[in-house]
Amino acid sequence: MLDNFAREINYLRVSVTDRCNYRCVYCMPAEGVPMHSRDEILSLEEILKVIKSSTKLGIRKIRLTGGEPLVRKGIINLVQEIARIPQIDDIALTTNGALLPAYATALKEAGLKRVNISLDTLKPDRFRQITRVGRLRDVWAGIEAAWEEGFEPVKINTVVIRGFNDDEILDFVNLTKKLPLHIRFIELMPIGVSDKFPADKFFSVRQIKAKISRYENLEVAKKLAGNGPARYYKIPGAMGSIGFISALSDHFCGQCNRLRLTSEGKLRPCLHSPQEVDLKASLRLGLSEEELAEVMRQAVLSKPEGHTMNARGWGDNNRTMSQIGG
Ligand SMILES: Nc1nc2c(ncn2[C@@H]2O[C@H](COP(=O)(O)OP(=O)(O)OP(=O)(O)O)[C@@H](O)[C@H]2O)c(=O)[nH]1
Ligand SMILES: C[S@@+](CC[C@H](N)C(=O)[O-])C[C@H]1O[C@@H](n2cnc3c(N)ncnc32)[C@H](O)[C@@H]1O
Ligand code: SF4
Ligand code: SF4
Repeated sequence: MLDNFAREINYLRVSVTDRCNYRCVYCMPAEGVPMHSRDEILSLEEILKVIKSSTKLGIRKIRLTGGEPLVRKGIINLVQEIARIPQIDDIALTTNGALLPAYATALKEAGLKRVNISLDTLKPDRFRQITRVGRLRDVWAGIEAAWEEGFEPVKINTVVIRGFNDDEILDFVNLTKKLPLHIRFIELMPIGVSDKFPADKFFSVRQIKAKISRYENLEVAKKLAGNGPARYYKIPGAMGSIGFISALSDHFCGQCNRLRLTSEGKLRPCLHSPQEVDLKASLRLGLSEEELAEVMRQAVLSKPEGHTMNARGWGDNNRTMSQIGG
């Protein structure tokens, strides 16, 4: 359906859990975030009912995220059930990759189409620093598992933070020459813990491009499967491509196509706006799919025109990215 700004809303991002096996420094505090109890988060059946209802509004693409979606029990079953919904034509996962070696085959068999894997550094020590607990080799094994299962394209999400990994931009770019990897450089957003970061940690897409173009020519690449916010380029002759997600410096709110469902059942029309609609309450009152769709329709009509992160930071939000489903 169209929202009030004539944007076609067809993409639902579902946070299946607020839990995570990592503690990335820009996403979560060291001690993690207080976890919701089992009853507070939506059951898999409830998530499925919301997704089925959303197809009545025109949702065609589902992305499972979190927290870390692969730590949610029953995730394979959920993928299988979503893949059976005829109106859904794209089902994808955003993951830190560590559990992909264990789950890639089952995910493929269940009907998952694509995976986006987060990786901010190619250095093992740094990887431990940024994730606080992770091992780089586990994520590489996850990337290899995704290739082996034939997931295509395999996209990498790399948040660039000044003084932390901006010296690795060219190393990431070089990876795309010989590997079918699609590296997306993401601007750090002032969300949750990163709202408290000093302003000079921000590294803009313009600065990333300037760094790359000192050494490489970039040509516009054809659009990859998926309809997220990245704009893609490539080095002539390279196997992979390079995408840029300029969430702050050149935001893409004018083309926004998405809604979010948090793990505890709040429908969030915009990543940045604290406004949420309590679908869990509606679900537990026993609303039908049609009635739920009507509640969701009203939420779409209340979707803001765009974010105001530059001016307001994270404002009065009290959530971390892991809770919203980044
Ligand atoms: N500002 C803003 N940033 C977003 C939004 N959705 C995703 N992002 C950013 O884009 C990054 C990549 O998102 P992914 O989960 O990989 O999904 P995607 O890029 O939509 O996926 P594709 O379907 O593969 O294009 C996230 O980590 C966020 O940093 C959004 O609605 N608003
Ligand atoms: C919140 S994670 C959830 C899925 C999974 N755990 C993962 O790391 O891919 C989704 C994405 O959000 C990104 N992210 C988290 N905090 C962010 C921030 N403050 N600014 C920009 N991207 C952020 C992460 O790098 C990751 O690519
Ligand atoms: S970015 Fe993903 S892996 Fe890292 S702490 Fe957040 S949810 Fe976990
Ligand atoms: S910040 Fe809000 S309006 Fe902008 S792209 Fe993200 S969800 Fe859409």
